[in-house]
Amino acid sequence: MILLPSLRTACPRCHRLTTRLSSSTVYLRDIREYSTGESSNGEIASEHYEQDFTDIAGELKRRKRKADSKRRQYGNTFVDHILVTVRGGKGGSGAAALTASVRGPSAPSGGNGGSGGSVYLTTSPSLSSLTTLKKRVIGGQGASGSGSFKHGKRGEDVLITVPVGTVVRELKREGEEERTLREEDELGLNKEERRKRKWQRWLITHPSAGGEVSIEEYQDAENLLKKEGKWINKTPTFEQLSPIELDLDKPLNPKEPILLSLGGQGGLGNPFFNSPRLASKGFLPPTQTFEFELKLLSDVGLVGFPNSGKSTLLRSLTGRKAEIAGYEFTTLNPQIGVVRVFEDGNWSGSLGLNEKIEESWITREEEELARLLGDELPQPVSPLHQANGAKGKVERIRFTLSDNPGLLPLASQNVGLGHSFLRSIERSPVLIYVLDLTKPSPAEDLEVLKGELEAYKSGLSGRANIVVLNKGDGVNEEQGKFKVEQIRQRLGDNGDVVVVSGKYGLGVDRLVDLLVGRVERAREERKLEIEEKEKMKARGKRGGFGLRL
Ligand SMILES: Nc1nc2c(ncn2[C@@H]2O[C@H](COP(=O)(O)OP(=O)(O)OP(=O)(O)O)[C@@H](O)[C@H]2O)c(=O)[nH]1
Ligand SMILES: [Mg+2]
Repeated sequence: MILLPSLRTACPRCHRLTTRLSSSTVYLRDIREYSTGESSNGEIASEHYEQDFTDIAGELKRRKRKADSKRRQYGNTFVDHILVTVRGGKGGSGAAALTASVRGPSAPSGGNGGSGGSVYLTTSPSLSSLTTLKKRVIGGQGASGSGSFKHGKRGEDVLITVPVGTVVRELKREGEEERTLREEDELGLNKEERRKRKWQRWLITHPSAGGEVSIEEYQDAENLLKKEGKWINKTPTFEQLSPIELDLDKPLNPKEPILLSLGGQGGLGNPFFNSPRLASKGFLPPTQTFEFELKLLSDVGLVGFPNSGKSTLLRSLTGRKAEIAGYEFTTLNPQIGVVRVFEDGNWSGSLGLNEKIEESWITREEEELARLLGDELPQPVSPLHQANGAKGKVERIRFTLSDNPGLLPLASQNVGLGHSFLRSIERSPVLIYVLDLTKPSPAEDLEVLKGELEAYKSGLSGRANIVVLNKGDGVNEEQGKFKVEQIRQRLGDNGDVVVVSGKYGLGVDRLVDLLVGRVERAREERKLEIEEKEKMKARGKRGGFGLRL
């Protein structure tokens, strides 16, 4: 079965053999056409295939190798949980410079250090993984001040971009001061030594300044810094300043990112201390450890075994170019597409006549081959958004649909892409099972999927009450009816069964109708839930409830 699309790929003309869909299976018809060498337009001679067949076999092997290596290479790239160390940039030091004067003694002229860059957080709708996140994010360091009152440049701000649906928790915060104090405790230093070390940490002396800086001078400088609020003794701990906890369940305004770590203040030049030889160092902000956890958000989540056609369905429904191929775990990252439904019943992903969803690598190979053979390029599948001339229509509802990596038995125990997958579907209020109708027993597959969802989180399987039987074009009527009946019996009144062919866009109209109903209901329930919570909060504030009890 898998061979066939590849054979068609190898000959760019062959794929046009399958133009119309009848009730019999497409695969069977293709195979017949292939084996007899007949075609609807009679253009292709059987010789042509035979000639190329050995190459095709080689080609298939090559592709399998490529696919395997892709899986090995990218198998773990979907990141939905990561610990990141964040620190604002260190402030630049102030300068202890002197300007020679003809009339009197040299005057202090050191510029201030630039402040360090801060680390901000924002969301991006185009991201669906935390893969791009670095484990260590440090704001740019401020430049030091220099002579002739030249102030140092400010350090660059750094922006961390995460997908919508990311939960951020601050786990640890430690400032340099705490670290040194701890070290000093361990070293058992006396008071005098500690005082000296403290000043050395905070202040710098002009290299040419003769003699030791006196204790009084240091003390005056410390007092001055304290007076200006520039002496930060300790980093506020979790107790003093509660840890950052964010649930980015809505996109953030790109112009208003969230501050995670403020850059350090720049040091002050010697004019501030009115001293020829003392300036202050820039502040080193505390180091924070954040946990980032991604829980993707979409109205509808597709749940199914690998290869059941989830990505094809996503493309068919939303037009999003998800990767599709005839092997398992093609999709390694969850992907989100948008379905726009219009007042006239049409929706944005509707396929045009005679259109079908191509496997992405096949499309690519076809183009490559056609180019090599000097042929006309095959017509690309027209952008689905335009297929039905969505322009000028009144939109009724818009919802998001997420395609997820395939679920395997034991996923709830983190096998396959296990928890990554389950974490991302957890938040979709509507879940649909996608089953492959060409498989021997879709009804049993459904039970396994349900079991896995339930094992991961009790009650989750109940959220999925639409069963999509995909690849309806791949079975004959008798088999199809039998399998559908089996599923209907198991499901009883607890859901709807829809037979579709994602690839050919058949039956998806009914699916969209059902989804619209479910999404509207889920949104209504959510609204009521929020209203109820608000009411409870208001009651709590007035004290009515609590006091009477
Ligand atoms: N005949 C037929 N083939 C289909 C249909 N839908 C998908 N396919 C084929 O099934 C294979 C798998 O499709 P995908 O959409 O990549 O499946 P998936 O569930 O996303 O797979 P994973 O990403 O591995 O979990 C591809 O070869 C598709 O062309 C369909 O309706 N009919
Ligand atoms: Mg997929």
